[in-house]
Amino acid sequence: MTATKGLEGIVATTSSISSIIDGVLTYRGINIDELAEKASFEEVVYLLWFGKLPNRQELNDLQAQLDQEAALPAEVIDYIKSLPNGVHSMAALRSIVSTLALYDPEAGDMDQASNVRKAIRLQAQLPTIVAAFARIRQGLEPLAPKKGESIAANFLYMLTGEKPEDIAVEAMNKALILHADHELNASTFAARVTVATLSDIYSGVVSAIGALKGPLHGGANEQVMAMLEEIGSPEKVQAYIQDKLNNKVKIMGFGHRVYKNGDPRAKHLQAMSKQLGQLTGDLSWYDMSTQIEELVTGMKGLKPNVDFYSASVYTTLGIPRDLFTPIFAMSRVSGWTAHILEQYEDNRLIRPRAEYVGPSNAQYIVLEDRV
Ligand SMILES: CC(=O)SCCNC(=O)CCNC(=O)[C@H](O)C(C)(C)COP(=O)(O)OP(=O)(O)OC[C@H]1O[C@@H](n2cnc3c(N)ncnc32)[C@H](O)[C@@H]1OP(=O)(O)O
Ligand SMILES: O=C([O-])CC(=O)C(=O)O
Repeated sequence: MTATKGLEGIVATTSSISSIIDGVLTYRGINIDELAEKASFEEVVYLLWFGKLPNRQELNDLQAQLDQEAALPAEVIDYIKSLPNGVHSMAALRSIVSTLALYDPEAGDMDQASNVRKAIRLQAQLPTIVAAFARIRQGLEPLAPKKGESIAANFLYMLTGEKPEDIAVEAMNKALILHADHELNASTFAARVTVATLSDIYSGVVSAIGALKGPLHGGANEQVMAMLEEIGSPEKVQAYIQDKLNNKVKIMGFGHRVYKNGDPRAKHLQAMSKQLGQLTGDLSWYDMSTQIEELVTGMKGLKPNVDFYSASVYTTLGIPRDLFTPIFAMSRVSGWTAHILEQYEDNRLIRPRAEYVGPSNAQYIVLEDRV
């Protein structure tokens, strides 16, 4: 038995949800470029869960179900209000989703129909949770979700209390589509490992949130913004990046386990970052980002991943940086739940082996004789 560090290149399951082949990302076989330009996030959610694009009636039905489920139980709002000040946003999200399960009478049911209902509930409620968390920590009352609004528009409304501009809704919709699923990424794998023990869907999503939180995965988007803020202005980019790379410090938002010639989602986020910067008259984050890209690609051959330009997009939309990873979760929950449903359909416990490299034939020494 020989271990492969980080399971690189190991094929751990079959899946018909998303594919990355020769650098092209598809959801259920449809190129992400096309979905990003033409679809609503709700259509993509339906596609991931049910394997086909919805017709008008199916989309209306999904919208009605999401509307029905988007509000949070009063006990969960009280729980959010009880969180300590300054708590990490992803730690909060992990705990809130875990708490949510306690108020879902179907939480432990394992039949397919109830799991689909819970997937809808989770998808509908995560944006409400993120917005409620953001408002409550500012001393504001959370806002109830509006019926008939898209997830993108409703989230921005619940966050700010104002009707968002069309361009902001368009950017959020596209960002949600681009983050929705990504084959067997770390958080999706964590979700599948958890539910493969026949644990429940909430446990799978809580595991996934824990995995997404880390800076090598979803947590990188917040770190990208922290870096941009630390650099501060375009003329400081070169010295900062050279120093980091010379000292072997990773530049967040670059590199990818699967894409070696670039992440196909980055160009969409880059274009949005530029467009939003032009509209607001502040291209500084965009300009710094393009400079960083030029340097990191030039010096290391590394390309930006999905997390890199999403940071300047969200900042230009006025979103605080510690909400970037929770927003990622709001989108990726569609993929997590699609994978959980797929795992249940043809389940087998996921239990790999470890190559043992510890001592052998070690002796037990009684406590009194130990040094
Ligand atoms: C949604 C997502 O999860 S996308 C990924 C988000 N994460 C990030 O942006 C964090 C920064 N990037 C990284 O840490 C990595 O590129 C990962 C985690 C994404 C992929 O990791 P792996 O496939 O394990 O590659 P690994 O970390 O082994 O890197 C290979 C080499 O490239 C270097 N490298 C990889 N990414 C970077 C980076 N962002 N900056 C500088 N060097 C890097 C490593 O230091 C390593 O160099 P070495 O061989 O000289 O030691
Ligand atoms: O696939 C991965 O390793 C990371 C990820 O989630 C993504 O890029 O969206």
